[in-house]
Amino acid sequence: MRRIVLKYGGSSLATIENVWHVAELVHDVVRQGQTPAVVVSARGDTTDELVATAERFSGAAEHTAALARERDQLLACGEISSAAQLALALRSRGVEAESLTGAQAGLSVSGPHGSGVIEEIDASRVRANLDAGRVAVVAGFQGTNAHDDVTTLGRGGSDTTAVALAVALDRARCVLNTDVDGVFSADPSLVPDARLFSTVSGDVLCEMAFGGARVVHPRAAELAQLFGIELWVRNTFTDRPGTRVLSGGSSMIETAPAAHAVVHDGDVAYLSVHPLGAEPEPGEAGPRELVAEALAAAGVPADFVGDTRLGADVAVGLAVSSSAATPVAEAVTAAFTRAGRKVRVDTVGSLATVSLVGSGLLSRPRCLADALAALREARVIPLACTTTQSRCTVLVRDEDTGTAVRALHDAFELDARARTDSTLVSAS
Ligand SMILES: Nc1ncnc2c1ncn2[C@@H]1O[C@H](COP(=O)(O)OP(=O)(O)O)[C@@H](O)[C@H]1O
Ligand SMILES: N[C@@H](CC(=O)OP(=O)(O)O)C(=O)O
Repeated sequence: MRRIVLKYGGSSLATIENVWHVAELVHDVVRQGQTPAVVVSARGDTTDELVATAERFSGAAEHTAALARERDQLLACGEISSAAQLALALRSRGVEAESLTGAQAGLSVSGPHGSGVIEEIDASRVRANLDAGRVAVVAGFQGTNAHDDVTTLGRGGSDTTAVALAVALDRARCVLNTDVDGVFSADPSLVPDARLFSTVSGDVLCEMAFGGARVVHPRAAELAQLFGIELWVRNTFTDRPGTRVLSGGSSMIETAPAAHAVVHDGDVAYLSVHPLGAEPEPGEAGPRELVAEALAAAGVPADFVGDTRLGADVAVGLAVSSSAATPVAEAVTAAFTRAGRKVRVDTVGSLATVSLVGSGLLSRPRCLADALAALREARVIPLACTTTQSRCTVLVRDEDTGTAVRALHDAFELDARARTDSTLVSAS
């Protein structure tokens, strides 16, 4: 029988009553004859509290490797505690269960502390538990690196643990249980009449996740797509079936509607990188390469990486998540210094990105024109914008986020329109 991985996010485990409720749900699955692997996040706001605790000792702007190591040791405790609590609740109900840290569950991770990536999973201990009819409760969001040090996977990373574990358990079915009914055409907390998708294609979900739709972590969406994992997103607190993520894209070539969803990321900073001093000689690294190198070294994805004019020595602008602003600014300065060049990096915070997710957006220039007109009518000033075939992203002031999301959702009729393309995204 195909195995099943159930993931419960922090919102599903916020109170002790919630932990008992999740134990009851897992017990139901066991009663139906399946022994699940269960991946848990830290309860409620625990990770935010642990981040704040770490900052009380080290300060938000300090980024030495040693501090990053200790911070990861601390943050990982949230998930470890959660796993132990759920295992205790299961055992009290008479369900055999063992909680496992990321290391005990065999997750090997590489990359910097705070943004590790899963190299491989030795799932033998998880398997041994499942084979013995014992629920394996795995602490999400963490693994150990080549030095046996705990490394976390980045905020929201428990989704990635769950999908990676599903891959390691011979492509188990993976169910992400959260506090909303599934994947919607926009964040339902901002757009109350957003449409619930009964199915969504994996490539649309990847774009939504990368654009900030918190409901699934971007790397989890990518992994599920890459390995063909059967992925579901559903509500811990209702019996509704949720959203099924379909691997592959649309079978409709030119008739599929262009826009599917509007997503936002409310935690963005814009960095302007100004090279100082002499222009680079031919054969020397210019500012674009040095910025790209710095982003790669910091392991940070960025939007709007671009400059204002043609030439070898231009100011480069880029948008990153607020928490990455200081490390990226430091990495840029270090890359310029190594190249024997001087630089000034200016940071503007309190920004957000709002993205229309769809298909053929670049080849249908009307989409960008309509999006910008909708923002103008809503009196939102776009600070920058960039378009690919699958995502049209606008940088706005943080306080304009809700207005911008609702304006685009309305303009592209994402709530009302009856869709016939059930292979792409379909209304339930
Ligand atoms: N397009 C979307 N569809 C569904 N939920 C979304 C979307 N965009 C943002 N969200 C938000 O994602 C939240 C769930 O993610 P998160 O808080 O990380 O849950 P968990 O604690 O289960 O990991 C929802 O409460 C919802 O507000
Ligand atoms: N607890 C971590 C990891 C995580 O995945 O959480 P959640 O599943 O609640 O989004 C965080 O808050 O980032």
